[in-house]
Amino acid sequence: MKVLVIGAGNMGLTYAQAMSKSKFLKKKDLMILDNSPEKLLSLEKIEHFDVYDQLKDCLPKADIIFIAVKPFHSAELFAKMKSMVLPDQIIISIMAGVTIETMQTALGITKVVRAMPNLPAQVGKGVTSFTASKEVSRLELITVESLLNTTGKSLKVSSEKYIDASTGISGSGPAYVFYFMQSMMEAALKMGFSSGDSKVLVTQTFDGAVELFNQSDLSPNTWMDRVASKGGTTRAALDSMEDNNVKERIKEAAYAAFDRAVELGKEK
Ligand SMILES: NC(=O)C1=CN([C@@H]2O[C@H](COP(=O)(O)OP(=O)(O)OC[C@H]3O[C@@H](n4cnc5c(N)ncnc54)[C@H](OP(=O)(O)O)[C@@H]3O)[C@@H](O)[C@H]2O)C=CC1
Ligand SMILES: O=C(O)[C@@H]1CCC=N1
Repeated sequence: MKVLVIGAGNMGLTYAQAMSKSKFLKKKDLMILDNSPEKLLSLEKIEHFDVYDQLKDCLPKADIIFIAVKPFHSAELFAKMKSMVLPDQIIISIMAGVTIETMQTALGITKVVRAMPNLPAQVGKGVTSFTASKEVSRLELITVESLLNTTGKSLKVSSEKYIDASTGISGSGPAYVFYFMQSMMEAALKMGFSSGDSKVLVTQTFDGAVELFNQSDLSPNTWMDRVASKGGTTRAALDSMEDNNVKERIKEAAYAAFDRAVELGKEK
């Protein structure tokens, strides 16, 4: 089985590296294509995959084509691919918003998987939701799932609505966590800690809280109660967040990403 990754950016390169090191692909079964000369130069130094700058040299050889370019580059890419794609090739797209129907129409093929990963894939801790057109067989979907799992966990969802929804939760989600971390680090700096000490205090707090959560069956609400003593400091902080409707604002933010994913799918 040969896999071609198109777009060697944050996500494409992450997936290419994870797949090439997995037991599913033999060395050199992975091809990667990008159009930036600097990126191609740095890719040449990685020996796990063959590097290309021309679609015609790699696309016909691929069984699975993994598309990881920005959504606004998709139309131009599809136009170049259309005359070269073969009916049995499987497309896996991680592009936010771009629908299965759009890809089927633009490429003139039927087997399309839409997936939404996230950046922790870079450290093997990603989560990728995915769904497929009906033409992708069960066996093919098992292969796809194995490839997606090389970067962490995957979640098969029943329709594309949930791909857009998971974009608002897990796809964009790491940025919400970083926003929270940045805010806490800024507060620590303001209180007089050095940036190094702020980083230790905040990262260890996140790490420890997630570990506690993962090792129990308790809800976040229950854990909040365990931290907060009656009339104590945590309650003062949580009350301040509640007074400012922070929870509602976070939900609104997740919906803004969800809505934007749907919107991206309608843009030409
Ligand atoms: N970053 C994230 O956290 C996540 C991103 N995604 C999705 O992943 C996709 C990629 O995002 P990301 O990796 O951040 O983007 P990047 O910009 O880092 O990577 C995209 C790469 O594709 C290259 N490219 C553009 N057009 C072509 C083409 N026609 N042929 C070959 N290569 C091309 C770009 O080159 P150049 O720079 O020269 O344009 C760039 O190197 C997006 O669609 C995004 O929606 C999904 C989940 C999470
Ligand atoms: O911001 C974006 O559009 C992409 C999709 C999810 C994460 N990054």
